[in-house]
Amino acid sequence: MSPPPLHLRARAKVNLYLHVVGRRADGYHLLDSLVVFADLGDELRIEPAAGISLAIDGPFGAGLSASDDNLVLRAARALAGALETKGLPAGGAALRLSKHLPVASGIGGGSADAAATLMGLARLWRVPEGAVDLARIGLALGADIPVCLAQRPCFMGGIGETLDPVPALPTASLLLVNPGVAVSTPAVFKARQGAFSKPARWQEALPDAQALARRLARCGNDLEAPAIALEPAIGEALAALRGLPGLRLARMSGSGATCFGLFDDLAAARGAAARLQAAHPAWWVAPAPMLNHDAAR
Ligand SMILES: C[C@@](CO)(OP(=O)(O)O)[C@H](O)COP(=O)(O)OP(=O)(O)OC[C@H]1O[C@@H](n2ccc(N)nc2=O)[C@H](O)[C@@H]1O
Ligand SMILES: Nc1ncnc2c1ncn2[C@@H]1O[C@H](COP(=O)(O)OP(=O)(O)O)[C@@H](O)[C@H]1O
Repeated sequence: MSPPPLHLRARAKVNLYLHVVGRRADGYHLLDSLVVFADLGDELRIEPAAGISLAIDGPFGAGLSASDDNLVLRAARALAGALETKGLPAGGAALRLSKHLPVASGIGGGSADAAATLMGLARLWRVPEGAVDLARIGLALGADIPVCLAQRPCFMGGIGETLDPVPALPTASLLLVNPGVAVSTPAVFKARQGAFSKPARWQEALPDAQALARRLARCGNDLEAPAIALEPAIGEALAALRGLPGLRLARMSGSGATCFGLFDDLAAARGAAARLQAAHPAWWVAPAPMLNHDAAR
């Protein structure tokens, strides 16, 4: 009898701050970022099958094709290839991605999908613990994939491969807002101007959302200004967030265009979401708890 399908959630990644601290010889940028996950995301269903296949549905599914460049298929094939070189068996899998996160939007939906694929297939194919390095396979596909494999708050360094623990974070909620525009990550990095920033990580535990917001106000997202210059709608989303009751902090995530508001709790984020959605019916507006712990557990 074949095993039951696996269901994995590929959660949205949020860069609470993002400093660009240098650039490597190959053009990739060195980052210092606090990454957390929102408790919402894409859904991935994996079933045993003879070959590897992908089907896509969900509210943002139409914006994505199930072709060879899809990160789900690239991750599946990269894992199969890594197993093959070690003489380990890789099976097939029928993958179904329900796309709930806007594509190319600074919340790492594609990276989270790839990470979920690697974790799910390692389980389905019974890959022995430690036989392959999933983070290394992931990093070759995208700088955000190692942190999406970790699924816990991390101070992220290097180009995304260095993950350090974060002192206790408070209970808080996020309101994610995308004004319906996509910006290209390489174009935003290219548009960044000026000196590199210093790392901004801290060592103290933060008791509540207000303390977190105060701490975050001392850093920023170095990609926000270049992204707004490329796509002014991001500035409109930030201005709209800043007018909402209960907001502690508003900022862009990653290379945009998704922005987030930080709130004390889910009720406050939901109340703000209702007002924002009424004022901007075409925007993607999604309230969710901020996971301040390891989501993989
Ligand atoms: C900016 C961040 C912050 O978390 O988030 P997103 O905006 O993608 O969500 C990530 O570093 C993005 O990670 P990811 O989207 O996986 O990037 P990749 O596919 O590896 O790289 C896309 C392109 O972005 C630029 N890039 C990416 C990462 C990095 N540290 N330096 C870079 O300069 C490079 O031009 C690269 O060719
Ligand atoms: N399964 C996938 N989901 C989202 N994007 C994908 C996927 N596969 C490939 N991509 C491509 O990867 C790029 C990055 O997408 P995504 O991770 O959603 O955004 P970001 O890196 O801005 O957070 C997009 O250009 C998109 O076309």
